[in-house]
Amino acid sequence: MDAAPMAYEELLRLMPLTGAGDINLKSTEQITIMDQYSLVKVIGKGSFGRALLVQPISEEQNYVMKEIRLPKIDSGIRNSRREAVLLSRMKHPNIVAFRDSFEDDGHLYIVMEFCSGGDLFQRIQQQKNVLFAEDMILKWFAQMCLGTKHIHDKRVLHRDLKAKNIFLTDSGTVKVGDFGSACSLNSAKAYAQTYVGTPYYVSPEIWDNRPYNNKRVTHASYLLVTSRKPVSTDSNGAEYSNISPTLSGTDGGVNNSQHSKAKHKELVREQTHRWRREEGEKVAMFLEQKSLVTTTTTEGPLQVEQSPVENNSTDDPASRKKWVVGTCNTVLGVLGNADIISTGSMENAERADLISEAKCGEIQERQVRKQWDKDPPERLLSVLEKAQLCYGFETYTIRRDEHGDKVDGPEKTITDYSRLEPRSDDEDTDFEEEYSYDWINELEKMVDEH
Ligand SMILES: Nc1ncnc2c1ncn2[C@@H]1O[C@H](COP(=O)(O)OP(=O)(O)OP(=O)(O)O)[C@@H](O)[C@H]1O
Repeated sequence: MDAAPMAYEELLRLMPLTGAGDINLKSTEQITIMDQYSLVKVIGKGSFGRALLVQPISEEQNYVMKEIRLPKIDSGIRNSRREAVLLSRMKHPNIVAFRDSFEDDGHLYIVMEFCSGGDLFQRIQQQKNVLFAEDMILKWFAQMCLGTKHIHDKRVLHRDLKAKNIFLTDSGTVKVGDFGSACSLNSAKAYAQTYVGTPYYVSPEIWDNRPYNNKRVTHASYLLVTSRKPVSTDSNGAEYSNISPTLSGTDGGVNNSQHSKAKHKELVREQTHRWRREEGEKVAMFLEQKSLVTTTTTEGPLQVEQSPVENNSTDDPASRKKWVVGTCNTVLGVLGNADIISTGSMENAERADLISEAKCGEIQERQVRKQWDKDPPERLLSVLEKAQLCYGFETYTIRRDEHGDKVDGPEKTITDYSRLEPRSDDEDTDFEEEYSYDWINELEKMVDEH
């Protein structure tokens, strides 16, 4: 049954492009950017158009306006509009907030929150291979999970969770963005059937043409922790490169003094030493939500197999045994055993010293330290201690299919009627109050719910 596209059509018909600011393009109206927004600057170019920094007339705040060329064919137009529709359904402090969307002169415009810290990919590049502080990684990772959970709760699959699509605000909050590849599911148990995404971040199962789960937030996290891309596209995509986070290009140029270079090397040496193979495996299991199994006993690359939980047809007792041995049930258990959250490799002051020399990391580090003064890592750690891996992340099973961009599911079609209800101005703008957002509290609630 081709139920999901119908649901999507229905959604579009009922709500062609309704934005928080209620600027709807009616056929007789001509809305130009300059009627409503003034252009501050062009901040980038994507494959489908430009990203503009704009300011609404009579407002001080800046927003990003994505200008997307609408294709000529109907299905292409529908796909472009999907980004606006799905983004508009999200409302969470860890997701880039939708403001408005409209069409004009063959273009679709999506107006959204401006994340002045840029994207995580840029941020990682600015580090020039200097590892992030572990507490910062932990904080970002937890926020990515919260944002992703919200997306899944809304029965949406992002399908392109990668560092370039994770944004940072000037207060250091992480926001999932770019819903250009997202799709909507009919029900919590629905199956999507088409692969879209970015090759490096594709789950190994997709490369293998096997059923797969959407866990790509974990791939972005891998990059965050190791500064390396998770999957080699030149190895048929079936293997992960060794997860041991040895850094490459250690004399990256951020630290100009001999002193800081030596410190940097010392840090890298320590990290390399600490990340023994078995520790890497545990982290790999965590990052892949237990869908990684190592089959090699040598130092070679990790072989990836399907999770035994879902792999009923090829149930291999040997690999099942590997799962049982050493498997931790709590997030903290896995992280703790993996030694990834230890901050013992350098004195805090030394690390702060090192990072403060990396120009671009300076502000972030200060902010994180400030944040931890208020919310000591212990609180987060105690939340993670309670968090069961199997409950912490609800996932959807996705099947790959050659036959088009469809989603399907065993339950009857559900339209997100909540999206059609009128919303108050307060609701539409409360993402601006992110400073008061207690994300650890949110995480605690999530864990307690289960
Ligand atoms: N909400 C945002 N806040 C801050 N910067 C943003 C925001 N959205 C996009 N950008 C930046 O604008 C630039 C263009 O983004 P866009 O999403 O249009 O394309 P892309 O991600 O570079 O490529 P692709 O078309 O493959 O997605 C990127 O540098 C991105 O970091």
